Amino acid sequence: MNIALIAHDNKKDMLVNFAIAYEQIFSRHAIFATGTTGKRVMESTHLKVHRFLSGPMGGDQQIGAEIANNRMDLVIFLRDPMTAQPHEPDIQALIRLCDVHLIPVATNIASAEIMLKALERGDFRWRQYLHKYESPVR
Ligand SMILES: O=C(CO)COP(=O)(O)O
Repeated sequence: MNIALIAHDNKKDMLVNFAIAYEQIFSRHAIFATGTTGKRVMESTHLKVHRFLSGPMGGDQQIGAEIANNRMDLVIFLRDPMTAQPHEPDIQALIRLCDVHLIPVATNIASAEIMLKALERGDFRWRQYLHKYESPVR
């Protein structure tokens, strides 16, 4: 599965700790991230992370494009609900695209943990059927 990891600054430590705690599960999947989040995860784990641009520089939009092209199976986006972000429209657009394309998205650590356990249990297997029938234009 392709998993996107994104965290706002106040949530980055939490996401890094989450990545450390569940490194064994993450290591069996392809990991993508916005720039700074990906850097932090790579510094603290052995995970190989495909990094996009930093969120405010367009990274959220790049991940949104992956979602629109059915190339993301799970999005873990630890948002900071207490701090205004300069790229708020990009954040809303990313989450909206998850809803448009029925991509499971966790926006806090409690739901992220449930999602990962579901992934481990095989609850995301339905995503493979979508990959099977997707358009060859990629
Ligand atoms: O701003 C972000 C998501 O909206 C995250 O971007 P960074 O991982 O580059 O800090």
